[in-house]
Amino acid sequence: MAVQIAPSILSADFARLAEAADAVSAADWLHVDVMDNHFVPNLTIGLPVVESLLAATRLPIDCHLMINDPDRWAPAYAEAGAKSVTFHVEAAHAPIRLARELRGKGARAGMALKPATPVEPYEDLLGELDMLLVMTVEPGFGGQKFLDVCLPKIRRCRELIGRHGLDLWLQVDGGVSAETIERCAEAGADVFVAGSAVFGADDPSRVVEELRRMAQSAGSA
Ligand SMILES: O=C(CO)[C@@H](O)[C@H](O)COP(=O)(O)O
Repeated sequence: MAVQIAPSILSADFARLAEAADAVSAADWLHVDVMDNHFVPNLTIGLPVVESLLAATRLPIDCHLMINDPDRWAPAYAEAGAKSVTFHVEAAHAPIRLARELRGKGARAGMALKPATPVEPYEDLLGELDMLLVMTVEPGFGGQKFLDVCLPKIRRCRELIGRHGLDLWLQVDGGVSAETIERCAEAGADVFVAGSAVFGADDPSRVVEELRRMAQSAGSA
């Protein structure tokens, strides 16, 4: 399993985002949480900041859109150069059309599931996607406690991906840390978003490497 680590800048200093990106240059992705204060009860950043970040870092940007009406707003993130754009299925009007549009604009298409959203109704859509994101906290805020109740869903997603022979990354996001990453990897996740565990540390790069090592050994066990 190829493990990838995506530090979430939600836990970084928003006045120093370029420095935050530099501090995690050992990561595979820079995860950017876009929140609209409607789909989730928090407001973060939007396209202009993502455009500035794209110019300020060599890391590929993984945009997690926690917004209403992603059908309307998500394609612009792909056009701007985000290499991965993830929308929430609970908010999308036409997820297949949206995934195709994102791919058509050169981005990887991701689809996110809130903790209480099952994957089974979307089994037939999986072939349209490049990444499935299983939220392991309620979306909206960093620093929340990991929800163990989501582990069986990670396993089910991995089973479905295998059953259909798909080349689909399985991302987990929320409360991922040295205490929880091994359980996520054992359940089948291969892309790990971590915010407070990385940016709350004195040496974010060291934490990135440590999380990668832990996930690699747990995922291959
Ligand atoms: O999408 C979200 C929150 O909604 C996440 O990306 C958080 O930013 C992860 O932060 P930690 O739980 O790792 O502190």
